Amino acid sequence: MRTAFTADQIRGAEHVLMARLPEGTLMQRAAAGLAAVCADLLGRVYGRRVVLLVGSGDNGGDALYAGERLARRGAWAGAVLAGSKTHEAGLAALRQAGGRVVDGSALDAADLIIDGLVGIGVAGALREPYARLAEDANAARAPIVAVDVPSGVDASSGRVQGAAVRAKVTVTMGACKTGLLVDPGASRTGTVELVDIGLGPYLPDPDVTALTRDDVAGLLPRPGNESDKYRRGVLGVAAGSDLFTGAAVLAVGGALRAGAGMVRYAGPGAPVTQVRSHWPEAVVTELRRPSIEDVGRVQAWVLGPGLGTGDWAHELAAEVLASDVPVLIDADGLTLVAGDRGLLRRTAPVLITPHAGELARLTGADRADIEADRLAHARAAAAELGVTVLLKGSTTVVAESAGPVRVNATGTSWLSTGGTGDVLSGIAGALLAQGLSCYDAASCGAYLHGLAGRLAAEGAPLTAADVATSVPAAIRAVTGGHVR
Ligand SMILES: NC(=O)C1=CN([C@@H]2O[C@H](COP(=O)(O)OP(=O)(O)OC[C@H]3O[C@@H](n4cnc5c(N)ncnc54)[C@H](OP(=O)(O)O)[C@@H]3O)[C@@H](O)[C@H]2O)[C@@H](O)CC1
Ligand SMILES: Nc1ncnc2c1ncn2[C@@H]1O[C@H](COP(=O)(O)OP(=O)(O)O)[C@@H](O)[C@H]1O
Ligand SMILES: [K+]
Repeated sequence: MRTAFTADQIRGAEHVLMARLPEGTLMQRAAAGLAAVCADLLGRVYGRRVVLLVGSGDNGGDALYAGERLARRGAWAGAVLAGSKTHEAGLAALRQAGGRVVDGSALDAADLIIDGLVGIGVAGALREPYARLAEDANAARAPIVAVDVPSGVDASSGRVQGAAVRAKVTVTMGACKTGLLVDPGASRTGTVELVDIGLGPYLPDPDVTALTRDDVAGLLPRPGNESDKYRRGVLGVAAGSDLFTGAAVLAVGGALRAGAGMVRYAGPGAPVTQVRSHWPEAVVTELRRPSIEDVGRVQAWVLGPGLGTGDWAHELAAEVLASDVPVLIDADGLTLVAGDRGLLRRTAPVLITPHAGELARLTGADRADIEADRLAHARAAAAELGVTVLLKGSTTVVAESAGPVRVNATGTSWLSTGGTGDVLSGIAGALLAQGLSCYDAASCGAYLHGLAGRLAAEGAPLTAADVATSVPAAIRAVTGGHVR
């Protein structure tokens, strides 16, 4: 499990650790790790030009001491001092090793730029001259190594207000920061390298986690000798309408590929014909009225993709939500719930899978605000609605009212095409039906969906149906594909 922490959590742990060590020890550990990554990136250090962007805090101190180490190995090291004050001991050390103070024009001829403008101590958008230096560094040809956090990215949320460094590598100290795992910040970090400064034993429970391949392999249900289609888990899918038939086909496809023992599809005539012809494996009930009475027993429901938002859909949603099994609500199901919150009054678990626009409709928050601070909005919605929230987008986040938020970044931007969300609801629904909690079904579902998207795309456009087809390959990639 990958873990990440807020700036306050890191500060708290550093405070305890620092009290046990001689002054300056942590910064030297940080600088040593940072210099090692820079040296690796440069290949040959001797004679290379390294420009340090130095802010007024300890982030700048890290950069200066790393510059000192590189200068001692023969690099030309020039520090651009951006702040009203500078880490004096770090600057003296740099000078003593042959480094110097330069102005921003040195960025043009740099072989490597170290971004030590601000780290976890930043407050709000970058001020001048920091903002201009961040933009000049981005425009320079040299790769940027960010110290701790790319300057301009909020370490605790991933929020970016105004200018921000776009790093090739981010060398983060002691523990990963939340903002490095969540967009828009995550898209600024490049590769994240962790430097161990001894913080581990002092860290609290993480703010955010991300499942690894092994975690997902451990959570995914596998059939055993005693399994049969009912025991493996039956998923009901209430989706599609005479106007939108594709959503039903895609949700059922995702579910069938993700290991449901059986999928029961329930809907009106047109999608019934489509689902039957695409998926002979599904057990299909044509609904003449909005009722699930004749559908048969299921262990979980997917409700909403392509369902429509009229009275018929509302009645069907009310029936599904009146059942005593977990329900995943997506797409039109979310619109129905936005118009009638009372539908959520139930005791069995609910997982909602909105994109930012759908969450905005549900909570009244502004879509742009949700996209800027995905974690806070997903958490707030989970608490307000009493449900598990899977917020879709370039970083998918899964939040409950308490405990760490799980983030997933296995996806690819090729997934931003119509219908891929329907496939995700089928995958996560199948995992719910197989007995996973909403939290695990959502986070494993997002992991598999993202990976299936990558496998389907291979650098070229994909269709939603391709994503469903690639789910077994994604599961094989995760579990090692043991034949049993
Ligand atoms: N603690 C430890 O044990 C260890 C810490 N380590 C390192 O220290 C870093 C944290 O250092 P920190 O606390 O000094 O804060 P930091 O990120 O340098 O920024 C604060 C300065 O930025 C400025 N500033 C703020 N907002 C701004 C804005 N919007 N736009 C422009 N400027 C702004 C503000 O300046 P002022 O307003 O005072 O002029 C303030 O002085 C951490 O990320 C890691 O790299 C490692 O060495 C490992 C051990
Ligand atoms: N830029 C992106 N990077 C990675 N994944 C993305 C990106 N944009 C969208 N996705 C994923 O694609 C899917 C789109 O779902 P959704 O918006 O519901 O589409 P639809 O309603 O057409 O099915 C989600 O799983 C989302 O996380
Ligand atoms: K930085």
